[in-house]
Amino acid sequence: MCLSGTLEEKLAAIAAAGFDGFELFEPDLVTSWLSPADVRSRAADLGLSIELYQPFRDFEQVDDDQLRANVHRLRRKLDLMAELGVSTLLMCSNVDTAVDDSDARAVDQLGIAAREAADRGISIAYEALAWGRSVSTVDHAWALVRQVDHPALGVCVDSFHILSRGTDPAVLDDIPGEKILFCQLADAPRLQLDVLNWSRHHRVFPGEGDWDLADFVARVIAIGYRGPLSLEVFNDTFRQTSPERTAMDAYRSLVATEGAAFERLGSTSGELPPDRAQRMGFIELAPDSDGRLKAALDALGFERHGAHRRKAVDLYESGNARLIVNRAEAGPRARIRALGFEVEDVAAATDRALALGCEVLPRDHADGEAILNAVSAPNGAEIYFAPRAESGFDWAAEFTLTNDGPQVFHEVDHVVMEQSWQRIDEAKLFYESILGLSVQASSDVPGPDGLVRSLALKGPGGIRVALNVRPLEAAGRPGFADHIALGTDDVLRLAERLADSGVATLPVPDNYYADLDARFRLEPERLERFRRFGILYDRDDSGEFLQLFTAPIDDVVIEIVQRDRDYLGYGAANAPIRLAAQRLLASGGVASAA
Ligand SMILES: O=C(O)c1ccc(O)c(O)c1
Ligand SMILES: [Mg+2]
Repeated sequence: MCLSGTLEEKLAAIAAAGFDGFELFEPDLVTSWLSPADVRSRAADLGLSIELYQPFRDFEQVDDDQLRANVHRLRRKLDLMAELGVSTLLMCSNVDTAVDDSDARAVDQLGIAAREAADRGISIAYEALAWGRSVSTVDHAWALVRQVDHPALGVCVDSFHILSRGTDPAVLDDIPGEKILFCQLADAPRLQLDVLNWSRHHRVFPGEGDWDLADFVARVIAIGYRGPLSLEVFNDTFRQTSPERTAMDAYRSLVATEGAAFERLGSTSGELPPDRAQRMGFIELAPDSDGRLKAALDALGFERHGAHRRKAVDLYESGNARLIVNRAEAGPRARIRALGFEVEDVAAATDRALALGCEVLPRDHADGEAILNAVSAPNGAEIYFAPRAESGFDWAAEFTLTNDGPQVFHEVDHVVMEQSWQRIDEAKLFYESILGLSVQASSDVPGPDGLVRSLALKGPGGIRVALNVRPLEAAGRPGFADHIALGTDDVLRLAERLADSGVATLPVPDNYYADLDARFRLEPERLERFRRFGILYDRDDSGEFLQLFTAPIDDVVIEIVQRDRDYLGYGAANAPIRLAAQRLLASGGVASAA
């Protein structure tokens, strides 16, 4: 149920992503024209084992009439499982037909089920659904299983049902590993929602939500569980998007989680540890070739620049900020084309990305040039692993710099890229698992076309990447842009330079400055200078923040930021102003009430 498609399509996607096996979800079989024997051979042909059949519902704690019907239903399903060659059945705790809460009745009836299953060489994994009528916790399920004391009956542990109830996963320490017959993993965002709807619509793959699934897996392994780790993710988006893509996302999640769990257990048999990206090595743009970007970069003081010895790309440098302008691959929608992340070890970072299901993109490389590898981010941007500039393998040496001017910027402060709503969970996992970034903040920015969800990620070396999800109705509408934020000590001076050289900046309404004055009581002269140049301002206990945006150059905005003291944010309060201004420019409006 993690995937969209028919049973055949799901199996193909699961196999292509690299999984060993799958849980067969009854509705997928019932709606399929494949016979059980067909499913069995199809799975075998794809190299997949059917690890579990599920769900078997509402068996226990019922009255005698219902029990007779349930035993009949169970026998049929056990026969079916024999045809399929599946040896574990998932039994969910009763959510519907239980007539009382008595453990005695549950133990009695689970014993009947265990003996029926054992007769056919099948085991039952009993799972407490968080919304179960009387059995809703894993410790309760385990207490019943222990009393039944039958080798064909154990528990299924599902991280969702345990963590959604706020239960300390340490409860697992009381269950012997061999009595856990199956382990299902799901992460979820923290929501204030009833558990059933939370579970059926909002699960995500481990690493994409708010829980610590690596800890959960480490615990399950520590108590001796050696069965499959299976992803059971009910999610409205995954159920309607490409199954191949979702399966790859799922595979990455499982490998990353397993690797992190092994790390916690002090074992090196997991995946390579993340090569945490240290610094933004470069940003590559492929603008339309009308020279506007070059004019803006010149005005901004990127006076140190030059061409690549062999390729149609230019490098613009200022301090640690390096921009590459690709003259060969200009496109109509010229967004951020590539980001280069400096890593300790390019080969190790590449191996890890490969293990996590990425493909290394083909790249034009000549002898004697630095080795960089690239993979594709969920929004299509190319993500390069680059050697550190100090490493002696600096790719920038391949450029012939023709100018050596003053250094206005110290670094790339952050980048903001657009991300489709369908892939925002995948994107979070991508940046966390491949580059070692972690979520700093998530917010909703009100804009003229709806709320823009913004997810800010941060790396240990100070790299900041924010992803903006464009509102649905705004799809295909102009007024959105990626942005590149450059850090400087003096926004005002740059504002003057931009104004002198005629580079357009984003218009800012006067109402904004009246509001700033009300909120911050700025010195009138300072406020007036902000207003004159369209500078945005924010302040909190840790410091001050000044921002200035160019008008979009193709689909990229250059932002100039000045952080004073320890201000850590991105001027979130100013983001609606930027959205409104971009919309105004995109619709050809002029920034005046007259
Ligand atoms: O939502 C459900 O009904 C359901 C079914 C089977 C499971 O393993 C589960 O965790 C939930
Ligand atoms: Mg489950």
